[in-house]
Amino acid sequence: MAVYTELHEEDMRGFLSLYEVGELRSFIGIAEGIENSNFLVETTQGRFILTLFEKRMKPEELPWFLGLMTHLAEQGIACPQPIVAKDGASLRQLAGRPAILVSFLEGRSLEAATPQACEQVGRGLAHLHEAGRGYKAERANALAPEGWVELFSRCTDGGDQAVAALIAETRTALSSIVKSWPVADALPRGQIHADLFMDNVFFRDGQLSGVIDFYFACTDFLAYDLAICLNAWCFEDERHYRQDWAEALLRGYEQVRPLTAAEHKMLPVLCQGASMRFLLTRLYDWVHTPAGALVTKKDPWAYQRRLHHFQKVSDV
Ligand SMILES: Nc1ncnc2c1ncn2[C@@H]1O[C@H](COP(=O)(O)OP(=O)(O)O)[C@@H](O)[C@H]1O
Ligand SMILES: N[C@@H](CCOP(=O)(O)O)C(=O)O
Repeated sequence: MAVYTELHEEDMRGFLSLYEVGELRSFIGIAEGIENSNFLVETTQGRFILTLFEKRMKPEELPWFLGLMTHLAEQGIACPQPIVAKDGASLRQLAGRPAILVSFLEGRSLEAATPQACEQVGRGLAHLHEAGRGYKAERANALAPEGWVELFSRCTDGGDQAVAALIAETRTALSSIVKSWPVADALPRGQIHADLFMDNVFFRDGQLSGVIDFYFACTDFLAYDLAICLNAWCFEDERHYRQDWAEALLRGYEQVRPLTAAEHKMLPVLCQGASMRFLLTRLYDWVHTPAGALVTKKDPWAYQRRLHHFQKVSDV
């Protein structure tokens, strides 16, 4: 569930009257997602998504995200395009929160990966990286090694033995990954999505039809984004690494942007870093989300298992 803020019809009508999007027909809160409140809005001109940004987002960073999505959409990437209101602004306030209206993307996310889907995701990711080249403003990755260390320092076991064991092992692994992490200019950098999980990619008639949820996007190693996808897409049943899916993902990516030798060499470390990043945010939420909260906590051990896999390999 993720509708943290309720909206009344008159609020919605008032908000939509600022845009040239027709008259409200209906709106409904969207249960999926965990960060912000999203509403599917239907007007006489079509469907839109209204997002209210909740507390995790820093309002001063929103223009960077909106600028990136606008830029990518202009470059032909199927991503939500912020709708500009009559006064020329796309970012406004609604119900006391920053709010935007974006274009609706057709399609649905998959229940399970396939090699064909992985190849398309790889290709789509490389297109996104290429399209991002023209967007020059940078946003540092808050969930890079420095951020991981800081996040880890705030994870406590609360007397739970399983969590204590996870924390102990993570401490050692984190220190090793941080030591091996490439320096800033070692690999090609650019705008990355940084959360291209299955729920953020839509397919329609077997074809990738859209990419959503750019609110972890940032400027970092391009190959790190690929490492995130290898983690998110290439473990069957959350457990078994599928080499054939990984090969398909890499093949799709390299059809558009071949990796450099340095990127190939660093992929295992980048994959360990990606496992660590999701292990840590999940662990943090695991220990800090109050019992009875409406959000479903995601399993950090699923990323410990992925980390174990990438610690053992010399090539992905
Ligand atoms: N532009 C869009 N087009 C169609 N559906 C969307 C769009 N943006 C969001 N959604 C729907 O809203 C859900 C939650 O969006 P998401 O961006 O993942 O939220 P959160 O940032 O809170 O995790 C998605 O799973 C999808 O169903
Ligand atoms: N992909 C992350 C969680 C982020 O959730 P999203 O709904 O914003 O995609 C994870 O799986 O840990």
